[in-house]
Amino acid sequence: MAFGFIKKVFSFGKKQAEEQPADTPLPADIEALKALKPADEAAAIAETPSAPAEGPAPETPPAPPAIPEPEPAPQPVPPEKPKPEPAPEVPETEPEKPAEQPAPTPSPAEPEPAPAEVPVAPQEPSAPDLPEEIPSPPETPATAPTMHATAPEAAAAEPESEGQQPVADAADDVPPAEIPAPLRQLEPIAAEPLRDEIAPEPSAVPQPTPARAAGKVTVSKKVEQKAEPAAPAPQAPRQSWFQRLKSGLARSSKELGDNISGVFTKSRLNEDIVDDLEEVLIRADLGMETAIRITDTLTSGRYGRQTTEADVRRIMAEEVEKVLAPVAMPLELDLSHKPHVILVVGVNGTGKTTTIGKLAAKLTEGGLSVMLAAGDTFRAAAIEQLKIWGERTNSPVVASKLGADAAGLAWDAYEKAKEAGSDVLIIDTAGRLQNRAELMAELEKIVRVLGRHDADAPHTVLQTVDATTGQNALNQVEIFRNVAGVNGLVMTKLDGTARGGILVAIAAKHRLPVYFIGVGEQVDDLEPFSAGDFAKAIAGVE
Ligand SMILES: Nc1nc2c(ncn2[C@@H]2O[C@H](COP(=O)(O)OP(=O)(O)OP(=O)(O)O)[C@@H](O)[C@H]2O)c(=O)[nH]1
Repeated sequence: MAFGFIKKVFSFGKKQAEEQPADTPLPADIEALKALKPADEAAAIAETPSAPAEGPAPETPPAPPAIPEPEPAPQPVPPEKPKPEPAPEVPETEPEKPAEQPAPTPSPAEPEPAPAEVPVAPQEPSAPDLPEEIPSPPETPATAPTMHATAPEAAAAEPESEGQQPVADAADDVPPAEIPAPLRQLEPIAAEPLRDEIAPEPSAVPQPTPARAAGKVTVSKKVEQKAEPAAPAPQAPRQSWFQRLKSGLARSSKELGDNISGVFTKSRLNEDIVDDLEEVLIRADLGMETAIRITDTLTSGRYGRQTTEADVRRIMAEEVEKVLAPVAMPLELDLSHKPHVILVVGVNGTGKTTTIGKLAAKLTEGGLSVMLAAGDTFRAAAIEQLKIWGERTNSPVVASKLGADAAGLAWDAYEKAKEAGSDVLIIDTAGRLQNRAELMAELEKIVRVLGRHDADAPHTVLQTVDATTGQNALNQVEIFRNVAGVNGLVMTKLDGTARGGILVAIAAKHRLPVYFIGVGEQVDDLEPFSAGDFAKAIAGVE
């Protein structure tokens, strides 16, 4: 027992073996996430002129909304009133509400760059009872009270926006409900990008509209189910993480199996077969070294004998496990450093932010205080995404403006974490391709700056590697390791159509610890890496 300097080490090793059928992580307002995401995406795009030039974000850019051009408006309402009929349903309230104003999308908090609104295509260009009505061009008289949600306060503050006219005219001339406000929010593009960004929790996933039951429907704007909605289908129990890993690796494993069977048709083991097998293993991304290990083991004492596909799979599982076992380590945090700094790096979209959220959940559940830093100052969506993870995990988030200097943010975040007495500071970084020299230099700077606070910081540099990537992942690790001093890996997306062989090649070449694997988008889909499980899954043996 030493006095004075006590080095506390926390390990996050294997969890209990059993799996919960359903994930009920920390409560989260996923719906809020969904609502946020696309707007932020859009904002990011609209507002990034000064952001550091970088490779395209992995997300699909929001589809450019089709803006109804100020074309010859067939029915532009003139100031005179050749009015054939009174507008039947115009409520009289707030007749002077000015027309649309370019409402900034409400920014959630923080000194975020006000997300610029994105003009969006009117939802339903034609109104049911005014066939020739056309989405109002800028000169169209102002929107009427029943219109889409223009921010009323903002409107009051700015009564005379350009291109607007007093509503009095409009109320006379145009049934207001037919004028699509040009500043509709962009809900139509909400769902997809968000799903890519943040894992919805199971309960929050909006269910598809149930098929119409046989009961009554209401027909107004659209047909709506009257009552007795069909009971929601019971949710299928969630697969265990190992099942997800196995099905993620099923493609690799099947391809391997098929190819191995192809090699071992009838003949007994001979040199040609061994060469072919080696090629099959290399094509599965396992790497030359491991392929040779496997074939060497397979051939020892077996030449001239019948060998089955099952033999090959078994030997493969054994050899892969031998390669992976030394790198399957639990993450250890040295809490004599307060905060212990974890810097998370990697190529765009490899799962950095998601992994940070999952990791923060593990740490906070384990009683550690965690602070998060939104060092991906390039994408507004990434900042928001991290804030949401912060809420979910009760971890304060240090963030700055879009386009701010990431190293400066890291510096500030360290100070804040120190002040707050946080055990762990996890810093997100912008995704970058390893061949973008200027961005890699920025990463280097973040590391340098942290080192001025604490010579050993960042204490852990985690790189996320996307398991669906092939050989390029080897190169990614090589470069991030050199630039940022990566000292541990997390392989993400092993639940997808993963090409897990590359992890074996990375382990053989770099011998970096693999702390966790990502097997889903939800908060507890981060599993300690087990060499044996992985080897069995990829070799397709039980
Ligand atoms: N299926 C699956 N999806 C994952 C996993 N980890 C992350 N994702 C998804 O991958 C996408 C990208 O994840 P992010 O965490 O935003 O990746 P990032 O590296 O922070 O992205 P950038 O900020 O653009 O560099 C999101 O849709 C995540 O939900 C995983 O283990 N499994």
